[in-house]
Amino acid sequence: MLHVVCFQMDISPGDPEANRQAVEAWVKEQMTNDEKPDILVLPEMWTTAYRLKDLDKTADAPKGETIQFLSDLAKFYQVNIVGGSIAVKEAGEIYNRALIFNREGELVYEYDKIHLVPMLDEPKYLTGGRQKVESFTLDGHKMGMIICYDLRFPELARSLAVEGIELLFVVAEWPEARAIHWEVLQQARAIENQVYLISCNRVGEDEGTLFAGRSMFINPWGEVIVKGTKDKQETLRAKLDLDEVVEIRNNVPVFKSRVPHLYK
Ligand SMILES: O=C(O)CCC(=O)C(=O)O
Repeated sequence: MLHVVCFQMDISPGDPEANRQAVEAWVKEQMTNDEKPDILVLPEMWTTAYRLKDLDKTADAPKGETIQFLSDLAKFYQVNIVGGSIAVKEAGEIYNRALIFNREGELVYEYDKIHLVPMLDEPKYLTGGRQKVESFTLDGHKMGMIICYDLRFPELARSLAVEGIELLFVVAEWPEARAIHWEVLQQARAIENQVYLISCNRVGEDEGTLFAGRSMFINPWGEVIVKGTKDKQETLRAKLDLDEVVEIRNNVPVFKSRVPHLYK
């Protein structure tokens, strides 16, 4: 069983220090529980939120404070951290970068959001990722990670599923205005790829945008096993039986039935 916990967070806009303090307190609370989680998950752009005009000042350096902070927490509590994403400024460009740390505090994977969201003006302020997505391994299990708008591109999640991931993380600041897409697309990605899908969205409002919450844990059959509220900061948790992935892939063998050389 893999015990996964997500922080559906109300982010303090443009205030990385306040957000780091909130995350530190939350991590401490989780790790002093009797049942210690295996993986902690944070949302998208959790240090700054979408204060894009300020990112020149608030973005982290590539080996900056937030990266050290997450690595130290992972090592101190010996826990894997799917560190959501943060703004990172590198060679004059700003990226929306996801960060994954193992129990030793090592950065095992980083991913720059490929699809920048026009509805939130991301392409004006950020540079899209240029590296191919890859899977990563935590506690011996293959996993993948996408960021928010990436959810709309099924081929991205599929490429990770073809690599053999058992679990897909989706970190987000998905707005309430398109909440129906958020919910349905997550279930679709879980069903079509036969993976556990763990999403971590923010709640709250910033500069007129209301965010949707409804972070979800979805099993590889497509059932929502845990669902956050639409408007409250809260912690979501579940113990996942990864044998279910194998069982469902045996019962409905879509990966064996694929004929990719006939698709465009
Ligand atoms: O695709 C959407 O509707 C929302 C995407 C988004 O908010 C994001 O990528 O940050």
